[in-house]
Amino acid sequence: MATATEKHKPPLPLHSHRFLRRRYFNRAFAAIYILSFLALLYHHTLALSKETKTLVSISVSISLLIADLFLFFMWSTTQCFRMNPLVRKVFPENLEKVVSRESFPALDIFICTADPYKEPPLTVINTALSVMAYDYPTQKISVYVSDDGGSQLTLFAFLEGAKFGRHWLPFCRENSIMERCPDAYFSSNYSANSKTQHIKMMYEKMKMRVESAVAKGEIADEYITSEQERTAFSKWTPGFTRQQHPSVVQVLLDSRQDRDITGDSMPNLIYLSREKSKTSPHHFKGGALNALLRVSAVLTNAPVILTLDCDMFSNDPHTVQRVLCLFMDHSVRPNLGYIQLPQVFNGLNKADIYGCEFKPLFQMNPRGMDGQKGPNYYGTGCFFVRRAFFGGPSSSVQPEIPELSPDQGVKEPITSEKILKLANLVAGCNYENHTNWGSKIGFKYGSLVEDYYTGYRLVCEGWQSAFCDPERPAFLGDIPISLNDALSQTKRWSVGLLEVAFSKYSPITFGVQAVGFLEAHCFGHYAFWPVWSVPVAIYAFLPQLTLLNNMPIFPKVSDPWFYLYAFLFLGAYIQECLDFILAKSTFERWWNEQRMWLIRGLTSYLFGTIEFFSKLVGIPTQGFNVTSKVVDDEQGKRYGQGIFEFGVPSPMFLLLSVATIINLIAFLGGFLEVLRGGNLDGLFVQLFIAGFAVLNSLPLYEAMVLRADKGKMPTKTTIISAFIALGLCVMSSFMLQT
Ligand SMILES: O=c1ccn([C@@H]2O[C@H](COP(=O)(O)OP(=O)(O)O[C@H]3O[C@H](CO)[C@@H](O)[C@H](O)[C@H]3O)[C@@H](O)[C@H]2O)c(=O)[nH]1
Ligand SMILES: [Mn+2]
Repeated sequence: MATATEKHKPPLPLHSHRFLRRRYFNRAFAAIYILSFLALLYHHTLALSKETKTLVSISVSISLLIADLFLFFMWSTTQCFRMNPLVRKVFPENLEKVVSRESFPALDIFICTADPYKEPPLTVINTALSVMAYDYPTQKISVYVSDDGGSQLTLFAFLEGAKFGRHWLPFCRENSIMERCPDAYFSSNYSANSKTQHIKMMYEKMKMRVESAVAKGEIADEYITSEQERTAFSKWTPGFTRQQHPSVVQVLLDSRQDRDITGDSMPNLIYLSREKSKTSPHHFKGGALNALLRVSAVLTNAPVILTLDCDMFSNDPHTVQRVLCLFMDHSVRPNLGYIQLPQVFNGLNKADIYGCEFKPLFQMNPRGMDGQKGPNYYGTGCFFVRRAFFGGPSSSVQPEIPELSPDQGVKEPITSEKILKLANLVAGCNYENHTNWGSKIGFKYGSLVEDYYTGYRLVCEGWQSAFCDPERPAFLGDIPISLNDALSQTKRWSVGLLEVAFSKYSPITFGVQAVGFLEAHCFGHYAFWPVWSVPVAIYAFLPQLTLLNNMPIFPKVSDPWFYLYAFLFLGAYIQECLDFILAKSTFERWWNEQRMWLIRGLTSYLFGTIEFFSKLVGIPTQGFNVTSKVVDDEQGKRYGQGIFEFGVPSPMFLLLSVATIINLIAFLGGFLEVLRGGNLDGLFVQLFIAGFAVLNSLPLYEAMVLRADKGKMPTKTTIISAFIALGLCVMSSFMLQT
């Protein structure tokens, strides 16, 4: 019984937060840096107004000015993340003392997959099982998988997974397993007893069946055991292709009827492959998510939604409770629309050679945005309030049919014919015509990075977000393990980001008014991410070609202006590095991250920018190129050893090789010149830049000349780039030596 004093005790806390003290240092440093940059601008104007004006010297000065303006713009946007970094702590142990388990909200979980050959169905089912096994009332969980690959193989994997789940869920519960993704559990140090051996054997059997079906490309008749399963596959008639097929909505588990082997109810599990037609745009993942929003509204209409990529499995069964601590505590945010958890990756090599951890992007910057209006949405590992997809907090937009409205309860069981008919209808490829879907309702269309764009627009509409970063990663995902894959991914992002940067919702115009200066410039940092390519490209060629021709373009070491350059370079670099190490990373990973930044500058950012402009003038482009999650053994081994993987010819590699060769020639040429008593004082900065690039390029030289494995630089690329590099050197000597 509660005594009078207990009654007046403050309620148990669910959440606390604090700002990082480092923000005061960051602000002071930013002020000094801005003043230094203004001094640099003054120096640039001096250079431009010098008396001996030749066309060459003017072009050089202007190029350097442009490069530095871009660098400064991007630097200043990164400062917006540093002004108010916020860290939150949640207390899930208090949750059930404040809210009873019975009143936890229902949860709809969306998992997207798009290609059974790039995204193995076994991976997808592992992800699904990991969240079906959440330590959460099972009747409240509904897992929806959207299959844009329209593949029987994926459906088959889910039928198998549903059967295995009846054993797996009680097994996890009874043994309080933390790794509820079967594949992760069986690759961990689990205690091998007869019970675990038994369940492992079942898993292996399922794995074999799924993998052999994928290898054959079809489902053997013996694997189809019931009439219900046969009807599930009956939609795959001969004309059924990935690009052209009717919608498939298949309820694989119904929590009202299906029980696990101990008699507890299973969560709902629904397979969806929305209708596709070659003549209707499908808007890639954004379109898939909107179809999921509608189908789930019809079937379960849970107030909370979790979106996941097919490779992002749950690594902690209590994640929903953590997130509820934020949703339930109204002091967190007045209009909390979504809670993002960081993307953390499995299988990174120690040095993270491709910078795929994206520590600043996924772990550091969101804290900075959480100190403003909240982080952006990263496409996976994000919990939404369903209502957020239907207009701003104070200006709701009603969907075209009442059944889809977030405040509508579902009255019929998910297997009822009427409901399934409606579900098929709303999954139709022409359903969205003349509706608000993609513009005012649901995930927003218009950018290849539907995640970034949707999050940004939600914040503009007045929703706020929060970042939840638990000690134990809530989800773990796969990373690309070849350089080409890593660069193609960031190239796609670049195209999508520029689509936002140059839209009428651009963060630096529309955004500043809607969300305020700092938050808008955080979003702006991403929108303009690809423009890093401008300064990187200029600094990759100009100092080097002028160095080769003995033409100083920076202040002499003996000139006081030299110290300004040194400060601006070291200041930015050292701050990044310190931030990285303070975020529990290593110097080595930071080094590789900065190398990848340079590499992306000449490849994905640049080619993404070109693709964006091609698209703008109507040249057809690639669209959403799904990242492969398949690991080739040999490739995987090389990745594990930290060896760069080139292997395939690519125009991106060609330009990269040209730049590295020119830097080597310039560095060696400049070095010899200095040995011969040349102008070290005047050429030092250029020599330093070329030397820095050479140091960064060591793995490239190795891949061009020393390696013989399949992942080396294609010989053709090496030869062609050497010729181009030489050509550029010769050309520059005609142009510069006047
Ligand atoms: O037409 C499509 C294309 C992709 N996907 C799914 O989208 C997800 C992400 O695709 P992936 O190839 O892994 O892209 P990444 O670049 O690794 O993904 C990041 O960037 C995407 C935006 O470009 C976001 O959607 C992702 O959530 C984010 O993790 C995967 O589950 C795909 O199955 C679809 O459902 N339909
Ligand atoms: Mn991915």
